[in-house]
Amino acid sequence: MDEYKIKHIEEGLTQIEFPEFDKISSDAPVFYNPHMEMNRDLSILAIQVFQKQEDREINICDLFGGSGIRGVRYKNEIDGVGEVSINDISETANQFERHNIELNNLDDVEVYQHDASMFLRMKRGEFDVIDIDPFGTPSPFMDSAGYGARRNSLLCVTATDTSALCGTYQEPCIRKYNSKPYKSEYCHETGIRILAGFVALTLSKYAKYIEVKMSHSTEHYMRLYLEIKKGSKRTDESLKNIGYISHCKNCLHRQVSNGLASPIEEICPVCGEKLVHAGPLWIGAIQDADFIEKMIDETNHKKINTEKDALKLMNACLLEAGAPATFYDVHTVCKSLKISAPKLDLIFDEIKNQGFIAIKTHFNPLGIKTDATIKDIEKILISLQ
Ligand SMILES: C[S@@+](CC[C@H](N)C(=O)[O-])C[C@H]1O[C@@H](n2cnc3c(N)ncnc32)[C@H](O)[C@@H]1O
Ligand SMILES: [Zn+2]
Repeated sequence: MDEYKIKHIEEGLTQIEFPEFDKISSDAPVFYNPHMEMNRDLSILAIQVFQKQEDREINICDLFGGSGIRGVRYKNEIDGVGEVSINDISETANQFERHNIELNNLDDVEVYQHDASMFLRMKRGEFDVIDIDPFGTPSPFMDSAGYGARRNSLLCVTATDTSALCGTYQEPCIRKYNSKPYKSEYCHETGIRILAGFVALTLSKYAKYIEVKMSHSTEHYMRLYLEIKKGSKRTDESLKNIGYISHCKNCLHRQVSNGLASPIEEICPVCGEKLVHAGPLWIGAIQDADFIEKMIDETNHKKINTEKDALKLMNACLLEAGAPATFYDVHTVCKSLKISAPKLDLIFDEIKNQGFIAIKTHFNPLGIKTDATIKDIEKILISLQ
């Protein structure tokens, strides 16, 4: 460790040290990304809510430790945590993980050096919380997570390969998530749904199913908080949440269909053009109001440096709970109508005046989640000119 110039940072109540680097990259001797602080802060809130809900001591696995910042913060800042296991394939990362455990005077935090999948298989059923925060895609580790996750546990999953999930190119998404993406104005939501669908389908072979507690797409990453339950009947039932989103490039109509192999309409019912399909993906709930409300409440008991942004995001996700899948982007619809965009507040008011739901979305500041059809939205936008 002496060969490195050391950088010292503080997140929440925790001190962390790692080798200084010029550029955030997987080439750094030990990886640390300051832009992920809110991700770590939200994880602390989510795991604390889960711990209180379970009302027992929980064991946590930080599967891709890096500097150990997650595992160390989880032990240091979450109540009711028993043992924390920090794993990383890199020996240098392990050295700094041990150093950071000591720096924060923590007991019951163990460091391991294994491939992530091997580790989950060796430690099957031992963790109440598994945090998967890899470089890029979590896809290669998901099968072992399905094998290793215990009943009534929390699975936290980060994906930074957003261009694959959003469908910038189709092949990487098909290859990694066995799902066809579609690049639309709501592709970040489709991406979250592809990721959740992939986890659900992967876990189903172990008769495990997911409940999505919170999900978000922020900057360069997507993050899911999933409760894992077990039971073959319930898993079969839960797979009814797998389906497709079909989109019309011509008129912007979109529709959701459920079932893996059910027939999907090929022709747009609004304009008669051919529909494009994204999926299989998760068409069930992607936010849980009760869980998110508790996360928001938990901010009163934690020291969270990113509190302002975290609260803004959690409140936006809270509003989205129960909202329809996908959203209209005001600028995209106005562009297709060749009109200028009315004020956003006026549009929301008018949609609600007409008896429809109108909900903002964290995915896009100009997005409207609504049960109104594209034709209803167009009429409203034209009436506001
Ligand atoms: C994105 S970093 C983790 C960042 C950390 N969780 C944080 O919040 O700062 C990914 C880490 O995974 C480790 N890693 C890469 N491949 C691995 C594998 N197959 N098994 C276990 N660890 C791996 C890398 O050494 C790196 O430290
Ligand atoms: Zn159409």
